[in-house]
Amino acid sequence: MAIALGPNQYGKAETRVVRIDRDSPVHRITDLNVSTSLSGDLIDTHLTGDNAKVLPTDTQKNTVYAFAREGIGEIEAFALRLARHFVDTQEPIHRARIRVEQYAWQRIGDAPHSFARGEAAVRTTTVTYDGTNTHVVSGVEGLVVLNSTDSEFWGFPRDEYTTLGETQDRILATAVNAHWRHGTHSEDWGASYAQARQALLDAFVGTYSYSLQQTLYAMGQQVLERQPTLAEIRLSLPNKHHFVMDLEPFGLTNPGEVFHADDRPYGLIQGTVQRDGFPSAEDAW
Ligand SMILES: O=c1[nH]c(=O)c2[nH]c(=O)[nH]c2[nH]1
Repeated sequence: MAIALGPNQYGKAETRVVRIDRDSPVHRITDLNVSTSLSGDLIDTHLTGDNAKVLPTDTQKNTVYAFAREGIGEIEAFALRLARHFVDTQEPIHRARIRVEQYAWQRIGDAPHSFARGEAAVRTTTVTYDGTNTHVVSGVEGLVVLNSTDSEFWGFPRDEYTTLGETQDRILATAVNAHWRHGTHSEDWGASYAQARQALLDAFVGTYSYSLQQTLYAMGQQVLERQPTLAEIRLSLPNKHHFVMDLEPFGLTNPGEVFHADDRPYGLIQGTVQRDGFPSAEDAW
């Protein structure tokens, strides 16, 4: 039976780069975690250890810092520059995938150069370029939201292992992980991100929910409806269960006021919402 090298890629994971824009006394901060991943004609290094075609991961890391020196801007634009650089300057490299996470900082009041870490949610992008095709995926991870009512869950099948009670009023909480694929490669990336994030939140607020699955679809639909240039969105929603505590042993009632927030196990609800007419692009992810 023949044995052969299968799909492979390599790069520098999690290069942490912080840039301060200090062209005015009011500084701006960009805080990123950048991962590069290259693939192409790399059989020699795997089979014989000949590294003639292997741009070192150390060089890839240095490139991230050197490009940051020229300015970062929106993470999608930064990732596009990096992806094009690696493929267009290294003949053996046929595809680059650049993933960027951006951590939020907020100015403290009007202070010109003082910042506090912002919301825990992380803005992300994954850009893939193969010399011809470009894919841009933007996203948000860890956007924690909670509705304290307007959520029910009932009507599900029961078998000999089912103990879950039906409920007409529960807490619905999740950490939104959502990634959406752009149909174009030049957008106002910042405005697009803000609009998508707001659409996710508006749909979460505005949906009277009979299941987290229903809320997932509503969120995806809202994002695509507001931005016609988006092709699809993939959502992964952990169901952050909140169980009503039984206070009867203490002679107390509990009309949906005191909950136990359970961290595991958790339901994990995942799904894609897509727009007809855009070709699918598994490479983008
Ligand atoms: O919104 C929900 N969807 C489920 O599929 C599910 N399963 C479960 O036990 N609780 C819930 N809640």
